[in-house]
Amino acid sequence: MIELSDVVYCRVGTQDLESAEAFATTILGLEVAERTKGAIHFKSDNRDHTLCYFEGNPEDHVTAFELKTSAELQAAAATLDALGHNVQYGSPAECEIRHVREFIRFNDPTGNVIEFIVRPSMSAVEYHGARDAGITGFSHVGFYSTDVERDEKFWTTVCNARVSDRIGDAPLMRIGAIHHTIALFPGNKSGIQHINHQVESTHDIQRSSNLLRDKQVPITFGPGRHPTSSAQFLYFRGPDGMTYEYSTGVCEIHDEPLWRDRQFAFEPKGFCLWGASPKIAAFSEGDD
Ligand SMILES: CC(C)c1ccc(C(=O)O)c(O)c1O
Ligand SMILES: [Fe+2]
Repeated sequence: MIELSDVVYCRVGTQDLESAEAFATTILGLEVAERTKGAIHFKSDNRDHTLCYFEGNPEDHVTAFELKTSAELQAAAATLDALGHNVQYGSPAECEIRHVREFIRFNDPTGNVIEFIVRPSMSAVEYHGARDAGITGFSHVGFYSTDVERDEKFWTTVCNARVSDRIGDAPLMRIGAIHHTIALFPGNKSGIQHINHQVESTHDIQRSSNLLRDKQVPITFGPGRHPTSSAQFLYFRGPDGMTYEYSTGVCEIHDEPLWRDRQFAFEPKGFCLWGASPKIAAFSEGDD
């Protein structure tokens, strides 16, 4: 079993790095951690970085998860290799760019590009967002899945993810106590469906809702409250159609192994306790 300890960063391609930087800083509220040729790294918490926009195809998305030791990384590589995943080791130059000691890259069964990394750098400097969005950190990622049952099996039997809840057949999976770190959404492609940052309070959700509306950033869902994690949320559209989510108050699950995953309806009431309807194709067919 491959033990993932946390999600670490997303890397997202863009053909317009300048606009991506403007969005990440002035709208989303991240801080520039580092600018290199053709890429910008952003901080959202005490880690070196949790998001990177790089010059490239906007459909190129990478998500990294941390493993505890180099020995676990070697064992994970062997397991994935035996299962037929094409595993590549990151070169020293690629490790340096990512600020990690070592990593492997492979595709999940849908084709999502995944990196397993060890020893990500922490930042010696506290995060100060370019605007006060109240961000406390990068928290979870939603992946498109061409077969959610198959991919749930991958994340829960090859890796240590556990299903906390399902909305329709879409699982919300935890790798620690936080209700979910990985969500899967039925779709006919691979890629990141949404990137979540936690914010401090309701106050931040409401303030951002007004700010985004004033700046004409499309709000695609919320403010609302998830019946699943009980978090209050706000979804909005970023560069190249990427969905970003702020949420606050996500519950934790501490009664392992007694917790039983719950079933919620794949319809607006399964997504929001307050009656908001998503304008996001992955959550409501053809509405985006
Ligand atoms: C709307 C998506 C499917 C979703 C649903 C529930 C939660 C949660 O319980 O926090 C999410 O974070 C989501 O992104
Ligand atoms: Fe989410």
